[in-house]
This record gives sequence, C-alpha cells and structure tokens, in this order.
Amino acid sequence: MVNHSELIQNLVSKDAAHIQLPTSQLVEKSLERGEGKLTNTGALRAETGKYTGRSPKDRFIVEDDTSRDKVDWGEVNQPISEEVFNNLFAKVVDYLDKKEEVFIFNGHAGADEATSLDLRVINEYSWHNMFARTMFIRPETKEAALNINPDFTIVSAPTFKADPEVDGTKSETFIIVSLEKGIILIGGTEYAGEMKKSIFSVMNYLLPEQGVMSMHCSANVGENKDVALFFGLSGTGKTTLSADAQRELIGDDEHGWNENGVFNIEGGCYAKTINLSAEKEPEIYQAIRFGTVLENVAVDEEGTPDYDDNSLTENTRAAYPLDYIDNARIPSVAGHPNTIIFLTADAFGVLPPISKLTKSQAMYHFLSGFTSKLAGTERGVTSPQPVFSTCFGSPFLPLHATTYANMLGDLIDKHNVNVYLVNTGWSGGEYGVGKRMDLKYTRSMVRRAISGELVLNDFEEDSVFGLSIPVSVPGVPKEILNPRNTWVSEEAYDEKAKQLKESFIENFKKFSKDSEHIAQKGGFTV
Ligand SMILES: Nc1ncnc2c1ncn2[C@@H]1O[C@H](COP(=O)(O)OP(=O)(O)O)[C@@H](O)[C@H]1O
Ligand SMILES: C=C(OP(=O)(O)O)C(=O)O
Ligand SMILES: [Mn+2]
Repeated sequence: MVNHSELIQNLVSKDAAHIQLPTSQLVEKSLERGEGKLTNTGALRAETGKYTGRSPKDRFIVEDDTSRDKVDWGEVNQPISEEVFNNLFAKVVDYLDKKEEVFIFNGHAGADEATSLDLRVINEYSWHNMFARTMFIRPETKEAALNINPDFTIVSAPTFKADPEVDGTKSETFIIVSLEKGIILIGGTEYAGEMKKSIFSVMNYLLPEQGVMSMHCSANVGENKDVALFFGLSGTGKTTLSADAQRELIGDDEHGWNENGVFNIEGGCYAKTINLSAEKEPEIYQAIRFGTVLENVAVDEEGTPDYDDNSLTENTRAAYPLDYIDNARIPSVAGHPNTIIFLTADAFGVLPPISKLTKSQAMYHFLSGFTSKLAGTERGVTSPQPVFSTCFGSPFLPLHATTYANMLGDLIDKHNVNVYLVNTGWSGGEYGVGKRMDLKYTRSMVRRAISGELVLNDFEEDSVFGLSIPVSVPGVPKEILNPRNTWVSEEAYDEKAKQLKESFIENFKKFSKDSEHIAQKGGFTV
C-alpha cells in the first residue's frame, strides 16, 4: 500500500527542501545549478530539451471510483490504472528524495475565493518552481503560504524517465492526474506548460460540479466595465488580443464564470514570443524583465533574446506575473461578459475575419471548435493542422463537451451576450498560398465588436456557412471582410469552403441526436 500523503510529507520535510523561495532566490538557484541563463532583459532563460510543447499522448487520468463514471474517456482523457499510478508515484518520490534539493511552492488556482483550489508544487528544478510561482496565484505572505493544506499537489521530476515496459506508460514521459488523490505526477518532460495545463484540467473537472463554468479563454474589461472573453486553442491569439492598453487584463488563458461574473484561474501569463516585437505587442514585450521566465528563446552571447529565432521551436514562451502587464486587474475578478469572441486560426483561409453569430450558431461553433493546431504547442505539430477541438480547448476538458456547452448557452442567454467568430488564421488562400491575417486588422475588428459598434452594422450573409459578415469595419480594408474576395479564384474558394463545410458536418456527427437541433439552427443539416 502506498501512503501518498506520508510520502509527500517526507519530501516536504526533507532538509534540502526549499519552501516558498522568493523569485530572486529562485533565479539565483537556477543560475547556480546551471539550469538557465540571465538575459540582458533581466528575464531568466531556460531550455527544455527535446520536449518543447505539451505531450498529449502521454497524459492520463487515473481510472478509479472517483473518476470512472464522470470522465469522458477517450483519446484526450486516457485512463491509467491505480496500480500503475501508485508504483510510479512511489518511484518518483523516491527519486526526488535522493536529490540534493527540491523546490516547493504553495499557492492557489482560482481568484474566486469560494471555489479556489489550494495547491502545492514540488519541483526538481528551481526554474520550474519559479514558473509555478509566476503562473499560479501567490499567497500574500509566506506565512499564509506555509499554512496551506493543499487540495492538489503537483510532483514534477523531469529527469526521471519511465520505462514503458515496466511502468505501464506509453513512453518515458508521463503526465498523470489522480482526481481522487489530488496528485499530478509529471516526469520525462521539461516543458513547463504541462504544470499549468494540468491544474487547468483539474479546474475543468471541479468547477462545473460547483455550478461554475470553466473556460479556455482570455478576458479583459474596459472603462465601462464591459467584459470580453476570447476563446481559442493555442496560438489563436488569446494572450495577444487580450493585452490591450485601453483595457484592464483579467487573464490570458483560463477563467471561470460564476453568478457574480468572471475570474481568472491563474496568477500569471504564458505568452508566445515567436516574432514578438515592441511595436506589435508592446504590453507583452515590456513584461519580459526580471521575474519573467523565457522558455526556449534563442539568446546571443551578450544575453539579448532573438524572438525571431525558431531554431529550438516555434513555441517559444515567456511566463510573467499578471502585474507585469501595466493595466492588469488584481484580484482578477470582473462582472458578466457582454462580448464573447471565438478565435479560430483557419488554415484553409475560408472563414471570414469576423462574423456575428446567432445564439445557435454560437453553440454550434463552440461544440465544433474548429481551428488549427499551430506549430509547436504539441509534440510533432510543425505546420498548421486543421482540427475540431470542442469548446476550443478539448485537450483540457475531463467532462463531456456538452456539459460545458450547456452551461455557456445558459449564460449567453441570461446575460444577453454578443458572440463573434474571428479568424486570426489565413486570408487570400489557404496556408502556403495566402497569409496570416494582419494583427492590426484583427485588433481593429475586435475593438469594434467589443465597443458594441458592430452590432449596429449592416451585415451580408455568407453563402456557405450562413455567417453574418459586417460590410464595413473602420480601419479595415473592405475587400478582406469577405474571404471569397481575397482569393485569386472564386471557384477555388468555393471548392475549399465546400470541403470545410463537409468536415464540419462530419465532425458534428460525434454529438448525440440531442445536439442535432443545434446543427440545424447553426445553418447546417446533419
Ligand atoms: N491576426 C492575428 N491575431 C492574433 N494573433 C496573431 C495574428 N497574426 C499573427 N499572430 C500571432 O499569433 C500568435 C498568437 O499567440 P497567442 O496570443 O499567444 O495565442 P494563445 O494565447 O491563444 O495561445 C502571436 O505570436 C501573435 O503575434
Ligand atoms: C500553453 C498552452 O496553451 P496556450 O497557447 O493556449 O497558452 C498549451 O497548450 O500548452
Ligand atoms: Mn496564451
């Protein structure tokens, strides 16, 4: 019998356990241990070796009495036995116990106190602990942190490699969530994003049970208290578009929505830095300083980061505390959203750059979750791959998609929310022919949607998907609004659009008969 809490307690009380080190000491430790390098921005820079993105094929949920009847098992939520988990857990803890040092952070996930999760992160690496300290919510004092009795504990040992034959994993890498024990076990990968996304998955399991909607979205709020949400799979623009000098940032990736409004789950942001520039993304650029962790960013001998260099990965990242964005709202809590934006990076170049959705179209597109997996965030993805990622976040959803969709539908109704579909992907042809939508145009469109001006607009209906396309948006060339006009050949556009529509229909078949009415109202027949 493995006594999990006793084993964790042994690690925590070990002499060489560094508990709740402040950022400066974590930076010092990381440098002293040779884990990273200080850049001339002040940010700490680390490399993650061969895993520069998430490893979804190595992610499991323990199948036990708690999870068995609740989790939507399948390719995303792969079951693993209690026995495999227990054996591996004991091995990993023993492995860490033999290390000279371990790093421990206590904190929270969820800015709403009623549903906040108390957590502890035990790391082999100092820079990982700095990442955890940056990305989760930091308790106000060290004393408060030490008093935390965690609901969930992450145990991360990147240099521990599993032997699939012996350990029952699929490879040397594993991310295993035990909902019953409140433990997340990570080994074989140094990609720091696994930690934050595993806690997000846990919140996506726990919040709906408490009647709270959980969402893979960014959020910001304007002077008039108008809240906007941006849903989207990785790389579609959640972080970029939510950082806006004219609006307060609530958070860039994970939120809950309860009877009072929305709240951030995290205490930091995790921005993509590929091709980052001060001109295009000033808020993010200036957030890269002491206290920020740069992951897989190329740095020259003088310590200057080169954000255009993708030699290690497309998925280069910066993790910084929320308050490094000037106008961040902390505690990150706000009222009910007025506008919801679904971000899609359409690699076919077929969907309009912005369209207004009816309530049922919104439900249809939320369940479909059409977008592309962009290069880098998941292992093995090197060019945009069209994908249907239900709720724009299927890798992180333990429950059935309709649980989240029903909750969102009720909230949209209740709060009379305007919903837009925004294509931040390709225009003028598919990937390889056309080019990615210009960020400044996307920003203009999004601003007009949020300000409410677009609702008053004239719309034309697109013939393929029945989407309402505004006929004009100030600051945006008219000819790009209807994608059909941007292709060299209209016939080629029609052909591609037809193909995309068919894949929408095919994909929607996975939902039950109950969802058919959504498809029909969404402008499709199943
Ligand atoms: N039209 C556009 N809209 C949004 N982002 C764009 C656009 N064109 C290029 N990008 C780039 O795409 C990336 C979006 O990444 P990010 O905002 O981090 O996505 P997410 O937070 O959804 O994972 C950024 O590197 C951004 O500069
Ligand atoms: C960190 C990730 O997501 P995002 O790009 O949405 O922040 C991820 O998917 O690993
Ligand atoms: Mn992001």
